[in-house]
Amino acid sequence: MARYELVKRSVALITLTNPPVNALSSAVRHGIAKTMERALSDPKVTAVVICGENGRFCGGADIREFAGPLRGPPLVPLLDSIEAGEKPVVAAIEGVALGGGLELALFCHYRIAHFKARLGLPEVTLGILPAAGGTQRLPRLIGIPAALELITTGRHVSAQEALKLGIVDQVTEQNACEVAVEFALRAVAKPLSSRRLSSLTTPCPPNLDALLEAVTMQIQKKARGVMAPLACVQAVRAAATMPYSQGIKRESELMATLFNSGQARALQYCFFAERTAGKWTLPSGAQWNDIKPREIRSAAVIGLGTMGRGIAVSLARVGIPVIAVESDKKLLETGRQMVIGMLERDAKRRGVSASHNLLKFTLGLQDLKDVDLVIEAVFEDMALKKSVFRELSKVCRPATLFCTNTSGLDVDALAGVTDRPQLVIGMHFFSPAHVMKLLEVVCGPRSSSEIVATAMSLGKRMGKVSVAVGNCPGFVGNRMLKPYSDQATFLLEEGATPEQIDKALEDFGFAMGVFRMSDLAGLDVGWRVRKESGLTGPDVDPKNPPRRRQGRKYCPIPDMVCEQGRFGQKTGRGWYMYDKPGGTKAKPDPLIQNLIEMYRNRYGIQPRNITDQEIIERCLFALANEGFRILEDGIAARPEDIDVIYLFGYGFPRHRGGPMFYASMVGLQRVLERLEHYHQAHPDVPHLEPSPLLKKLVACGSPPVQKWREHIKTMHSHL
Ligand SMILES: C/C=C(\C)C(=O)SCCNC(=O)CCNC(=O)[C@H](O)C(C)(C)COP(=O)(O)OP(=O)(O)OC[C@H]1O[C@@H](n2cnc3c(N)ncnc32)[C@H](O)[C@@H]1OP(=O)(O)O
Repeated sequence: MARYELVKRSVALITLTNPPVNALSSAVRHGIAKTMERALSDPKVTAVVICGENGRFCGGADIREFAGPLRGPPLVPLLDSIEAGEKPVVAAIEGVALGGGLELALFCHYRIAHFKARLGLPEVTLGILPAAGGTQRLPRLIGIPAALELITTGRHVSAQEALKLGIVDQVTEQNACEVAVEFALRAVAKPLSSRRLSSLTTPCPPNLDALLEAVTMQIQKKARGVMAPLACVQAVRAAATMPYSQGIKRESELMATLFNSGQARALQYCFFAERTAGKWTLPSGAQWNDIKPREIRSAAVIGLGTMGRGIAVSLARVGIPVIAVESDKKLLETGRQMVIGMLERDAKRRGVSASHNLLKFTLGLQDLKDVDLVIEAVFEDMALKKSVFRELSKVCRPATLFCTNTSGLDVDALAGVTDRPQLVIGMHFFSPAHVMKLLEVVCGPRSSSEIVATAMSLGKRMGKVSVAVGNCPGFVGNRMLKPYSDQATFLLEEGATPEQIDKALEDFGFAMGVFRMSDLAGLDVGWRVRKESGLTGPDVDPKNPPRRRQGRKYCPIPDMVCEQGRFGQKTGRGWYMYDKPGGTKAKPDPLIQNLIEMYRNRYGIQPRNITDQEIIERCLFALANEGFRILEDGIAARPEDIDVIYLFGYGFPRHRGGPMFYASMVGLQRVLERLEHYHQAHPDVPHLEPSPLLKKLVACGSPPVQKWREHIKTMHSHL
């Protein structure tokens, strides 16, 4: 796990060998201890270089080991011996030096980085802090303000920025190990005392308290309820106010409070869930690592509305030539200007030049005859989409792949009107499509494994977190949203206000509560869907009892809001009022309060006091309950996939892990009991009836979320 070689007759070269990222597992820590001891005790050795195999220095502590008891040598005493030695030790950083990897380098006396390397202390993103001395050593090296920013955000820096900040001593375009060996030889005669960070005093700004206070407030505003960044601030304060040995103690006390917290478990779960989601499997046995995706050399986007524009930008900025199609000249020109503007702003932000030459704009579908892949992004209307696909079947070559950007329509019904149903798939982008990271890849029953592989790989190329899901109304994300938002509106009827419900959800950690989110998305979209499904509008049978539709409870308040022309932020009025159409600052609106009160009076509903606990339980347990149904229906393959969809597409707080992980943290038994309780009180709300899978998991002793799959594998899969 650490290889030892003698090079240039007097330099010990220690190579960490733990692919893929040379994480500091117990075996690697053993390896470092053994090889360092050998290097320090061998009189032939005058200097040491530490590097990582396969061009990657080190990705930090082995996160998988966090779940079990500590085995092998603890990191800090091991690293202390590197710094204390009398022989210069140089870190040769290629690829990444992250977390414990950078901390290892900070115990070395010198650091050489390859120009493509990235460095950082991302522990905060895992709900912990850099507890291998990072919070005490980085401030001593680069000062409090810069260290505070890196430690509290977990941001990675380039080698060039690391040089400017003073984290590394040299950046090279050559082989970093070879450069480090030469550097080490030159360092042999030089004194080491000033290179031992533990012996330095932290350079302290005069306004320390004000700075720490400002950063704390910023964190509290941006990451409400998240513990780790606040603990990082306290640890950095210790670096400024305590001697090194006491600071290290403080660092480790703070780490102890974080390490076993639910937040750390949730954030570490998210790290692995994100990676698990990319590893799709189909019922046929086809899976991510054995199906070759097609190479996409050209693409087309049909429809230059909000979604189409974002998709065109996402494709062009990763170098894919795009033909963009609109149905009339005016729309085409508006779309063209918007796409080019977006591309330019995006390129400016990333410091690269905009790729205009990759874009062509046309009115005619016949221009698409040779493209490798088409993404249809016209209005969410089945008849319109079908007519586009019929046309495409006539003009495109037989091998062209067809994708539909839909948020919930039947992908298989669209495939059915084409001449190539096996080459049709759904790509559900989230708005704005060039910003939002989530992509639901919707596999129809006839979608071939090749098109699944291609859509997943294209998503990755566009920088998306792609999740393969099955085909059902709303797929995963929007299907689960319904029970969640239904509960919110039922709570309105029963006595809550939109702002009370939103506040409870925002205190839980959502970026936006359900009503503020609906105002942002536009209330008319859901209204149209409800009209089309016969839930509201002129097609509703007048004999239908009020507040009941299709045999279950129905709350018409959202329809009443829309009937007043209140469609959310875009009209300046929705569940809240805004200062102008397009405004974003939501204020409670007395008209909405009146509307709800009149409604309650009309139906004789006595409002009651509703607690935040009830809001959270009803909204989130109903959400997770639908997640269990989705798993048993085979629409998502794993709970991790559902959680990733909610983290990246719906603003679910990452430190809660996602709806399924949250349910497991609350305890499946408790979730079951609460759902039973609420279902008893509302027997006409089927979404509150505990799903059979939830009951089964509880009966099996509530296994951890990673094991749920073993209990669902016999069921039918739509993937
Ligand atoms: C106290 C705490 C201390 C001292 C710490 O060090 S905590 C750990 C801090 N380090 C990190 O947070 C880095 C985490 N890793 C990454 O950010 C990325 O993996 C990477 C930038 C190092 C590489 O990215 P990429 O090339 O895209 O590869 P993947 O992310 O897909 O990773 C490849 C597989 O390696 C597994 N992995 C990565 N880092 C670790 C780690 N630190 N411990 C254990 N396993 C790690 C990752 O899960 C992938 O494995 P599979 O999921 O594919 O099996």
